[in-house]
Amino acid sequence: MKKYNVVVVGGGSTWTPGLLKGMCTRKDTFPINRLVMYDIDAERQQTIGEFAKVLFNEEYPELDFSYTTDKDEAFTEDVDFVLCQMRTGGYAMREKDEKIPLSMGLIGQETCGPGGFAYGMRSIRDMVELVKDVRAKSQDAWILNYTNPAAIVAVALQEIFPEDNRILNICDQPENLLRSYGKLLGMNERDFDPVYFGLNHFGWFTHLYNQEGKDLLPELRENILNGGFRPADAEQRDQSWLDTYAMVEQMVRDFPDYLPNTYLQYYLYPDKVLNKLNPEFTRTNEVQAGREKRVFEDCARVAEMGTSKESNVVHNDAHGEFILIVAESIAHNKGDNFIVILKNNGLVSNLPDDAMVEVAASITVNGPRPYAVGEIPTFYKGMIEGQYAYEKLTVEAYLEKSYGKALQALTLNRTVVSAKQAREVLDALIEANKGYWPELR
Ligand SMILES: NC(=O)c1ccc[n+]([C@@H]2O[C@H](COP(=O)([O-])OP(=O)(O)OC[C@H]3O[C@@H](n4cnc5c(N)ncnc54)[C@H](O)[C@@H]3O)[C@@H](O)[C@H]2O)c1
Ligand SMILES: O=P(O)(O)OC[C@H]1O[C@H](O[C@H]2[C@H](O)[C@@H](O)[C@@H](O)O[C@@H]2CO)[C@H](O)[C@@H](O)[C@@H]1O
Ligand SMILES: [Mn+2]
Repeated sequence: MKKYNVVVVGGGSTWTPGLLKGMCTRKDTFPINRLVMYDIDAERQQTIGEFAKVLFNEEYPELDFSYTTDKDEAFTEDVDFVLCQMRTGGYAMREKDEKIPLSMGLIGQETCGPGGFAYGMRSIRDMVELVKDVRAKSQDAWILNYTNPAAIVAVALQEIFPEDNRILNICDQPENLLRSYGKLLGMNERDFDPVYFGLNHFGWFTHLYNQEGKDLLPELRENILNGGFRPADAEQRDQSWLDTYAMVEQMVRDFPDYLPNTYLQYYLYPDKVLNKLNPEFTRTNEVQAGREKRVFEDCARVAEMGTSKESNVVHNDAHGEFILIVAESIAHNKGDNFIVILKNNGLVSNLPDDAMVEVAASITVNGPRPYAVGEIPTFYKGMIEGQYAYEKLTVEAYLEKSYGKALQALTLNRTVVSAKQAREVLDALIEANKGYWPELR
């Protein structure tokens, strides 16, 4: 079986240990020849890189592994897959994305509302540079991207590299929802044949067929309405994620047609969610005190002890597993079905062709072959059109360095609405993002 050359961009990510562990688990089905981790933060990456050396020594000794901050070392002509999970500005900037809007009574969240806007304006620059760096050496390498906000990144990359059909933006949240549905129904997530439509972090399941073709969504809806909703991996989730999943019951009660992505809570109930968010201790602070601390402490301990056998660094591995099974489906032309982000082109027939929609697709050696969704009802169409206009204007604001378009984008966002508040939050975010954003005029 062919062995693949893989680069992980954002080697210092909190999700990297889970991804590396997933590579060990899948070495028979997705064998890797050379793995290079690349990051711009040498110190952060070193801790995880040294953990990786111990892990691979024990579980994947044949793997040629290294880590670097030198892009010429990382991106070479023989790379097959670039797995990307970078965070421009790190947690320091994520904290500002959350706290600045919250200080003004607006939703402060990583990928939604003004926080997502700010993060998008930062990510575009680095993601465009990444694609150029990879393509300078290889036209064939697959770029599988997790970098958030994936919705904005996908629109920007489609706009800037329209002919590049080896960039695939993905999100593990639909996969996590499938796992959670599976737990409720006593099924494996792979045994669902899902129908899903929307934008990234802004979509709905319309059907969940089992292997016999029966739609299990009605049963699941009753289950959620009667017993609430929890993530499949509830025992390892922070309270804020449990609260988020619990909101699905409310969404299903109000809008029973379909099963919503958890992120819709920020757009459908901004007032209610706002009341639960603590402007002094946001999700960033929770991650820093939890996942980030645990991962970096545990990786350092593994490197010191020289064994990974006692390590519990990998908690939830949906993130790491999902990107690998997508890569495997491409590598071996398996045609497995996953929910991914791609250009609409009529898939949802009453949405714009150029929208970057999230839908189910068969993933082949030539990339996704999506399944058509058809026409969607007015409520969902209206929601998505507003959000897509926001995404498009965000990318245009970046490319044209336009203050006016940035203001339009934020005004259209359902978590903002007031043009006065949009201007206030935009001005504060411009100040906070100096050096990261283009100068808006
Ligand atoms: N699409 C999804 O569903 C999904 C799921 C989980 C996480 N994510 C995303 O994955 C990324 C990582 O998340 P995290 O919480 O582990 O963040 P993190 O800050 O722990 O890790 C990100 C790493 O990227 C590095 N980095 C920043 N800019 C870079 C650049 N230009 N080139 C290379 N490396 C760079 C940082 O130094 C850091 O080590 C974020 O973008 C996050 O939003 C996406
Ligand atoms: O607040 P964070 O940093 O914990 O998470 C933000 C990300 O949330 C989603 O990712 C899930 C992921 O789907 C799942 O595998 C699991 O491990 O938990 C994550 C949340 O903790 C979302 O899809 C990402 O886009 C976010 O970046
Ligand atoms: Mn996501």
